[in-house]
Amino acid sequence: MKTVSENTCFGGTQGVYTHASEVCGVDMTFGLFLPAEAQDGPVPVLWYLSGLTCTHENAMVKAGAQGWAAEQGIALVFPDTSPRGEGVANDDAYDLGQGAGFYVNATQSPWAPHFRMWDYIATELPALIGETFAVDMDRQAITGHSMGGHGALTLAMSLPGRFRSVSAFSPICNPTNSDWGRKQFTAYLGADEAAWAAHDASLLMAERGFDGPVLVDTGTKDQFLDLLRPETLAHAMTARRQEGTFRMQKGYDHSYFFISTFMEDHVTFHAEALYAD
Ligand SMILES: N[C@@H](CCC(=O)N[C@@H](CS)C(=O)NCC(=O)O)C(=O)O
Repeated sequence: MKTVSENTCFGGTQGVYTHASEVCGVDMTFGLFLPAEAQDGPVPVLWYLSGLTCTHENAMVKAGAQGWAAEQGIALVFPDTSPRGEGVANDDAYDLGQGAGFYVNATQSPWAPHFRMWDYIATELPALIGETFAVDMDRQAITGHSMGGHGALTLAMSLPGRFRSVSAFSPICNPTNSDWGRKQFTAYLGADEAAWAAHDASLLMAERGFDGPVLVDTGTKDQFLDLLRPETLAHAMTARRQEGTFRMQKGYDHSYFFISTFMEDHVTFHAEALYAD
């Protein structure tokens, strides 16, 4: 692992690191915020999965999460959204290929060799972070935005016991019925829609739900509402009587101005779960 940068931030350290990813077959970059408390021992950790076109950097510099995480003594991980670089497949569209990994393991050509973001986030990166930094891997929570909200929700519901709480900002809620989903799942997973269901938050919510609290915020003026389909997740949560809060926030759009406005709520929500018992 190589340190790209480390900056003091809210009394802790905002780092950026690269490492050779075996899973993705390329070097991957991630951001990690460690609060001051990490100098004395392992701290709980909140994962933040980003959306389309993002690198590890967008949320790290625009979400305003570090101050709230420092108040709560919580670490933040900002992974990249896909493998990158020469020799890695790509597409001219912003919503496929590099910057658009959709948190799945691709099985189809030309994506399969490198696009393994599910295994990267579920297995490889947590192992690396757990063995390298003062982070308590028994106290993990996860959040994300848009494509990253989809990733956070699907990972949380598919890995019972891993995360104590899950939240999302303007998540893609029903990708199997959206152009933010159908196109990418066809490319990465193939035409057989049976393979897609494991990556649809609304279907997973209907089938199994989440064993812990859920918080979802979406703006009423989000320019991508028809692609996000928030109503499908709200319906699935209600139908199974899932513990959680689903909010449509008046006037907000899809941007980081929206995310940073509600970041305090989300970090506080996760802190409650991470420090319970
Ligand atoms: N580029 C796309 C939109 C992509 C987009 O809104 N990406 C969101 C996540 S889905 C984002 O976080 N963009 C980066 C940023 O705002 O920093 C378009 O213009 O339609």
